[in-house]
Amino acid sequence: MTGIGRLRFPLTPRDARKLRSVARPSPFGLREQTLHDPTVRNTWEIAPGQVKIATRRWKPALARHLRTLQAELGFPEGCTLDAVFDKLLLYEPGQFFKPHQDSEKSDDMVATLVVLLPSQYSGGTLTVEHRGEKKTFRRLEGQIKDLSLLAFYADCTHAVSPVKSGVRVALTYRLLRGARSTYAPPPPHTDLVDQLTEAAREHFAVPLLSRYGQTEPAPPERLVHLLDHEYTQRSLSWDHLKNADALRVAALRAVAERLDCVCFLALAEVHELWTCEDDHQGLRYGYGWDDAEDDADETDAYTLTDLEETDIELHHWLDAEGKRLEGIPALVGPEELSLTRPCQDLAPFRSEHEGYQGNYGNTVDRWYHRAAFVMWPRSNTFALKAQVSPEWAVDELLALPPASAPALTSRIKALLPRWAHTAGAVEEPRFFAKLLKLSTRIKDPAHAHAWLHPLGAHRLQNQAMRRDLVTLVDKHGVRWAKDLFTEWTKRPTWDTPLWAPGLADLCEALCVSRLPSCEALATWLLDREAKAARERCLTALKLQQPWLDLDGFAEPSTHLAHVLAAAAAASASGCLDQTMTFLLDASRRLSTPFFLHLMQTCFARSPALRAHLTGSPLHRACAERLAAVLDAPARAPDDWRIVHPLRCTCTDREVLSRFLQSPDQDLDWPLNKQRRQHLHHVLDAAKLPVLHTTLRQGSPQVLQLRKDPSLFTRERAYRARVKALASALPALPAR
Ligand SMILES: O=C(O)CCC(=O)C(=O)O
Ligand SMILES: [Fe+2]
Repeated sequence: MTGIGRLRFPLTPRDARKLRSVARPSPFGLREQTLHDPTVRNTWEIAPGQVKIATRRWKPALARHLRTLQAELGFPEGCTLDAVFDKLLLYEPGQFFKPHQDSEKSDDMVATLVVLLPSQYSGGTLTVEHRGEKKTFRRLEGQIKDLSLLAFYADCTHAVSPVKSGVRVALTYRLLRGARSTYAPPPPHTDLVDQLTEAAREHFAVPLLSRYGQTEPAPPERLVHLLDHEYTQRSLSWDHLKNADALRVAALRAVAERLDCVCFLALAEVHELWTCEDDHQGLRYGYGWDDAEDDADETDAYTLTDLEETDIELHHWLDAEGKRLEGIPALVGPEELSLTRPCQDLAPFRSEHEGYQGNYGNTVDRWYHRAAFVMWPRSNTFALKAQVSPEWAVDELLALPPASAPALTSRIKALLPRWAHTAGAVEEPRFFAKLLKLSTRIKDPAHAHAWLHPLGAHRLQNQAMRRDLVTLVDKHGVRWAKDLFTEWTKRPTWDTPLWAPGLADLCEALCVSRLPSCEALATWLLDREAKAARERCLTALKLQQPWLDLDGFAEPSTHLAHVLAAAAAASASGCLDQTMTFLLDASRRLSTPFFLHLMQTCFARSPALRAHLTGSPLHRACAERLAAVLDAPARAPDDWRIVHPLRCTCTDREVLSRFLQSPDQDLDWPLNKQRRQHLHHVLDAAKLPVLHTTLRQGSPQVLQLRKDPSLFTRERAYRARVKALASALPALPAR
């Protein structure tokens, strides 16, 4: 030993002290970092360069032991192990090493070897966890002169409990797959491959309806098998799979070959959410030293109860040649998953325990690094990539030569089960133009319908798209088109844009084609939308109309204008007449601002509609309304009267109306809470220039109404707008 000379064993307390004088406190390797944390690791360490071992005798002895270890660890014949000396560790009383995994410093590292040198000590037991099983290796009384060798797989969690007396001295070695290893897993048994093939065939054949965003039952696209051991980006490769993983993957690769599947290795990031019960005494999860009086373990103690949620993400894909692959969906669905070793048996790399949270109970989040063998029928690659990039998929399909219709059909069919979700997530308008273009090449009407489903009527935004639509209607007929538009106009979410603005252009394109099916569709669309717009107007009429607010009912009036414009574009005189009649009929009930807004929008909507409306009875009605506003004398500066119809039917309406129409500016009105609230609501809805507050005094409290001077400014602004509107309207032709 550099600095102190030769050591004899069993180690004497004097030599132990000397050893300690040349040692340094151990750092602790946590994945990529090296930390000094005496609460995790508290030992003395001596670097390999300072230690010289009597190689002549030790080398053959170690080689013999390595052969035994190789067999015991389950490495097959032909797979030799090399031991690389790592360090010498010295544990004095109280020193320990908390549960950890050794960082795999090279891809070839398969296990750790601990050689315990002869010395007297108690405590310091080594606990190793593998596949949910824990083994404790204790120093026995008579072992003072023994050399003990302990080896465990590199991904095992292990720990050393505090030494109680004496000193514990250990040499640690990294066990590597030997450079001369000729090991290749034996060819898998035919019976096994037969059985697995059947299971995989069934997996890829049975349609399920279980996936997010899926609209029709389809078999899982992939089979994802989680491996037993843990791997890092560096250590994951086809040639370096550990033990059982190597055998299993060899069998699965044989299956993949038989079923014409492609196969991959990938890293799997697993997150689990468990409910748990906190342990207050007794039962504990996690590591506790076997000796009860030793309480060095301060981790949370809990018992897992139910697995509530699992999400698995795959990344770092390697194809069968070991090349990187991208563009495959990362999330693994439960229907794709297979595993032999549950995560519970592994050590999570991160875990978060939420103690008692009132109603929520206790939960633990756990994250694991795992790896997976993934396979899928070669023909599924397209559908899988399309899930990540539907834009790419549509471009690929458009690039197919027109002669390859069967290829197009089969690829489109593969995309359909999830298409509504996949394509529905795209925003880009150009994507939808391509989608529509491609649909003209689809023969089957049902496929074409499902393919176009995500588009939505509001996206028919340019001439080329409308022309494609004409082609489709001609090909599949009006019935098909009506079904499509019924779906397209459903507005899946509240923020889906309205499609009525595009109706006029669409009707025009349909009618210009002169195809009977297209004309029939235009008529149907128009009548349907006209009805919807009328209903919307009737609904608005039932509501309290705002005072002198030209934009108060902009939505229903704009909708009606779109419909009238579409009817004009399609020269649909029936629809035009019907809508005009409806409006004239309703005009008595429409407040002047509403009516004027409607006319303004209609005249501005399109030249064709303007031409239709000029001189119409509607135009005359509008001119009368304008004149009525403009001819009325301006409000006198002390005139506080407000005339405005109130929609409500409550008993207080009378009093309120009387106050509004009176020259009075104020009203203090004791009212119970319910009636006060109702009146607040009525005044707000009517947008009246009246301040309304509650004086929190007396019983009942007092509703205070105060007419506001904005009465005068708002009225002036309104008259100015009406004036501008009058000059923008075409002159009424002389009768
Ligand atoms: O001292 C031991 O037995 C184990 C040491 C160890 O786990 C390590 O060095 O990583
Ligand atoms: Fe270790």
